[in-house]
Amino acid sequence: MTQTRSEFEARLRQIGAERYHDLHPFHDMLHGGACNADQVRAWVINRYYYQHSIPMKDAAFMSRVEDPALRRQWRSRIEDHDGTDTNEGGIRRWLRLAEAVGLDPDYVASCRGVLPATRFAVDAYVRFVREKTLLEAVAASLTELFAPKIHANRIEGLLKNYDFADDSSLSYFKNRLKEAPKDVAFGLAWVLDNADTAEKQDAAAAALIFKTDVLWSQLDALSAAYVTPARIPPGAWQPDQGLLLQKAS
Ligand SMILES: O=C(O)c1cc(C(=O)O)c2c(n1)C(=O)C(=O)c1cc(C(=O)O)[nH]c1-2
Repeated sequence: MTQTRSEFEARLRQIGAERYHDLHPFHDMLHGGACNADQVRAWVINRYYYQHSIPMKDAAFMSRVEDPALRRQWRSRIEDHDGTDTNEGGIRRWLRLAEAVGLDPDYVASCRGVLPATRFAVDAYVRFVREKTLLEAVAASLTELFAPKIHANRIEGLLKNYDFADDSSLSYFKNRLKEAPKDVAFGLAWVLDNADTAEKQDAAAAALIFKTDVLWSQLDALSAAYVTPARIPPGAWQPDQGLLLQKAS
């Protein structure tokens, strides 16, 4: 049976409450100050792959949209990450974080050393958005409903627990707190408007679950590789690689 708008919204929010990656133990370690420098670096390197793929995901989405009003609404997402003449953009801000934790930003931007499972998960998200319905693609982006809380916790936890954390290195997260609300408000309203049958509601809920899996599996991969007993897969970042110090010498 088709759920009412508010029932369906509650169903989507429940998915976040049960499955969002703020519940992953790696985030407790990271925000609580229990990560060593190499674990923070591994997180920065792997998460960069997500950041660099998000604008490609959004471009893939826009390439399929026929309604100019929807494209106009969506394109600021690409600008938020890639930047504009007046805004350096999220990708540059992320690379500032990389430098602050002692990584060579060129190494991070090369995406060498990204874990295979990170690539598989993130590429699956881009492919999902390219191939599924527009409704499923927008629904998948709704994990961002739950992101402001984790960004605020992260800013607080990193500032408290790590020397590298300051206004400059954490500017990525501060900016997302400003940028994300407009995206999620629009995305949520669009999904609630367009999921007007039980089948579409089920598909949108499944898309959101898929996306929580994309996020969760990245942290599983990170934990398996870099938290004791660490098993770094062949070809992935080794803690003596890609450091700023090496670049200087
Ligand atoms: O730090 C996080 O936990 C987190 C999660 C998510 C998310 O829920 O997908 C995004 C972001 N950050 C983020 O910064 C971001 O720009 C973003 C875009 C999207 C998306 O699916 O379009 N998710 C996220």
